[in-house]
Formats: sequence, structure tokens, C-alpha cells
Amino acid sequence: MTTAIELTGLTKTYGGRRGLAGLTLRVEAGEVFGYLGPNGAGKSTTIRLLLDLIRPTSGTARVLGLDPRADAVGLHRRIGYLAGDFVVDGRQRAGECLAFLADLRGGVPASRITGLADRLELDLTARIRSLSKGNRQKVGLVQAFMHEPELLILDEPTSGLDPLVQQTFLDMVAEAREAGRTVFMSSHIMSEVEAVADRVGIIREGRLVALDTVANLRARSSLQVRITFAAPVRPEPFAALPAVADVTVDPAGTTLACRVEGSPDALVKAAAEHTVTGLSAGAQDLDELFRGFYTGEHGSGPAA
Ligand SMILES: Nc1ncnc2c1ncn2[C@@H]1O[C@H](COP(=O)(O)OP(=O)(O)OP(=O)(O)O)[C@@H](O)[C@H]1O
Repeated sequence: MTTAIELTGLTKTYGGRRGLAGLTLRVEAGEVFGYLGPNGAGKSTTIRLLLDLIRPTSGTARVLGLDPRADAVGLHRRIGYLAGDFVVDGRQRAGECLAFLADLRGGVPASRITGLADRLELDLTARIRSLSKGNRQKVGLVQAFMHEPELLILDEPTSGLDPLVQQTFLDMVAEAREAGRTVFMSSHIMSEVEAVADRVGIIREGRLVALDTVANLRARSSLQVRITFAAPVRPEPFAALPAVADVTVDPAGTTLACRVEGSPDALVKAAAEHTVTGLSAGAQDLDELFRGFYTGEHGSGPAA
């Protein structure tokens, strides 16, 4: 597999302010990569560096094997880009605007533009200034996908989209991957990228704090367990068990709640020494896990 994006020690400061701090990251060709982080983490900075819209303070970026600084014009033809602040001339009709952008890219069959617009339920005859935020975002999505680029770089593509359109967009991403294209998309919210991303990178304060497959991250999320006993139990023996944390017992002493990270075997065996009258267990929501990364609760280095 070849590499679509390779960032090495990429750093950007704005005056004295941190934009991005030494980001090293590879995205392989053909993968869908979800780039997550809270506001101000450095997602848009990374994306602008990939497109040579801004220049790094230090470090390097290679995109489709090329240097964005030296090969910007050639690269832009091979990339579909949706800016976080996508703006176009509001006086134009959506269809005119897309036809103009298609010409700039060397021509796109009109049927592809109408096909995408139909799927997203975008009215091509409407003037852009009359469109809602979500409908303008659809114009941005059509222009990013319409020339079937090798690499899609999408900065918060789902922003402003209602859940049905969001699903259509996720289908478009899945189809792009099936066709062998690479997708690099940013978001604030894990659940938006979870369904389509092969891997996820999380940045906080300009640094990568987690990098893993969605499946592995899910495996790392903990289990919330509640056990009810026929007679009161003491929390201490449970708190001492491997993989068990945050043990609490209700005032009556008969309901125990805890979090399990890893195998629940020791907990099950310890509980079996008593008479168990009730048991419930649920996986931690992935968004909850991600909030932990956002706030720094889960450490500051990327996962092994
Ligand atoms: N042109 C600029 N001048 C000064 N500081 C900037 C500029 N652009 C970004 N920054 C700063 O760099 C940091 C990273 O910003 P960036 O826009 O990359 O974050 P982001 O992860 O895309 O956030 P959001 O989700 O809010 O779009 C922030 O602290 C921001 O204030």
C-alpha cells in the first residue's frame, strides 16, 4: 500500500501562538482517516498545511508522494477539498457555481454534478445566498466529490447537515473508499466518523494524543457494571481486583457499581462468592471515551 499523506514533525506557530506542534502521521492510500479534536486543537491548521494554503514553521508534509509547496497546482487537481469555512460567490446559482468550479478542474460530466445534487437534495437553481448553512455545505460537498479525486480532504464535512443528509454523505465516503480513494476528514464528534473511518487520530493542543483503528479504540473502552447482591458486600475486596476501578456501593450495601477495563473474569469470580440477584453491564460510549482524550484524562501520548 502506498502512502497518501505523510507528515513529519509538522509544526506551525502563529506569531507566538501554537497552531500545531510536531505532528508525525501517515495516512495510507485507500483508507478513510478520521481526524478528531476539540475546537482550536489544530485540525484546520493541519488541513491548510496539506493544501499549501499556509506554510509550516518546521517539519514536512508529503501528499500523494509530492511536496505541497512545490507541486500545489498539480496536487489540487488530484484532491477534492472542502474548507471548514467554504465560501463562494453568493450571487451565483448553485449549478452555475459548480459548473464554473468543474471547468477550473478541466471539466466534469454534468450528469455527475446533477447526480450528486439529487442524492444530497440540493436545488441547483437556487442562488447561493438564499441557501441555508446546510444547503451551502452540500454545494461544498458536491464540488469536493464531483471530479472523483484520488484524495478527499474534508474539514468538518458534516457541519450543518441534518441526520439524513449526514447518512448520504457517509455513504458517499464509503463508496469513495470502495473505489480505492483516500479520505481524510476532520470532525469534533467521534460518532460522526466512527461508522466510516478505518483509523482515527485525535489531536489536542496541537499534538496527537491517540492514533488507532476504530475497532481497537472500541476494545479499549471500558465496561460499566452494576451488580445487586442478596446481602450487603464490602467494596474493598472488589476495588483490589485487577481491571476493576471506580467501585462504589449504595448505602444499603447491596448494589455495587464499577468500571472494568479489560477482562471481567476476576470481578465475575469475586461476585460469585455472594448471592447475585441482579447484573447489568454496558460498554462505555465511544464519545465518552473521546471526551477523556479531549480533556487529557487519557494521557498525552499517542497510543501504541
Ligand atoms: N490565522 C491564525 N492566526 C492566529 N492563530 C491562529 C490562526 N489560525 C489558527 N490559529 C490558532 O491555532 C490553533 C489551532 O487552530 P485550528 O483552527 O487549526 O483548530 P481546529 O482544530 O481546526 O479548531 P475548530 O474545530 O475550532 O475549527 C488555535 O489556537 C487557533 O486560535
